[in-house]
Amino acid sequence: MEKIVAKKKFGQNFLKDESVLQKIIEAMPNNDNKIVEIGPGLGDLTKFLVDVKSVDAFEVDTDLCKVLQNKFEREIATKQLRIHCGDVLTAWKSELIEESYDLVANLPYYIATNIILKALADPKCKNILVMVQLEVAEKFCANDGDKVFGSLSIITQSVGEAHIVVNVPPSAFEPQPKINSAVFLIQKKSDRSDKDFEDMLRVAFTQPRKTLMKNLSSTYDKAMLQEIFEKLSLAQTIRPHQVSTNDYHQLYKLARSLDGTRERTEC
Ligand SMILES: C[S@@+](CC[C@H](N)C(=O)[O-])C[C@H]1O[C@@H](n2cnc3c(N)ncnc32)[C@H](O)[C@@H]1O
Repeated sequence: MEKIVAKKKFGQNFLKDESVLQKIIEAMPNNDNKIVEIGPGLGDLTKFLVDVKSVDAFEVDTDLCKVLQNKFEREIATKQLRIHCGDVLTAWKSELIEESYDLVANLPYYIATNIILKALADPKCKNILVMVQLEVAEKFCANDGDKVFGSLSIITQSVGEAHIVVNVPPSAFEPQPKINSAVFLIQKKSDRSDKDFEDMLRVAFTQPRKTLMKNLSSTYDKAMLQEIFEKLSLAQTIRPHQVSTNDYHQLYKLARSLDGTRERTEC
């Protein structure tokens, strides 16, 4: 078979460290869900996954699709593995597959955040166990007060719980990336769905080092914000990363209801 050269444009860094592969398998939630793997690559993780579950794998690189079709001929024949060749983002409407699934993958880093946000919004996706760049994992898993707590952490905490499973050095991959990586797990309890809430978060974190009041007042009425901050006992000087997910939800609810009240009195 001809030698496969890793393609940078597809973010190809193949995970070769068996101890990390084993840790991913051990961290998989115990349930009857199917597995979706995005970017199976040379199939190093896939071979462990098909041993325990039925897998739908999405791979963009047609050369790798051929390698996988040869390597997993038996599993494809028994329907333990289905390979979807093409860009997963194009294939992904609101649901990626029809059955309930857990996403387990060593993700292509250049689209990792986008993929995770789509999985959080996909009602068929129940759990997310993925390898990404360490900084990205830390953002999804952060708690209020942490420096990197931001909209990704709040969106995640709004639908479930997240934690880092294992940190992974560049030496675990071939070719080695320049950055550190981490595997993390999100156990979903509901789906991400409120676009308006996420728009408010975007405004709240426009300038993370400024106060939350300053950021929000670029879009929302200042007098209304002052009333809400007082109701929630939030200091005017508080920074966006110091406010809890619960307080962001309260703030959003109050802003909607006060906005509505104002509109009604103005009519
Ligand atoms: C970091 S590698 C992981 C490979 C393999 N799972 C492993 O652990 O060794 C990312 C994989 O995602 C694939 N990929 C990149 N962009 C993709 C896309 N838009 N849709 C599906 N797969 C993609 C790459 O071709 C590559 O196989």
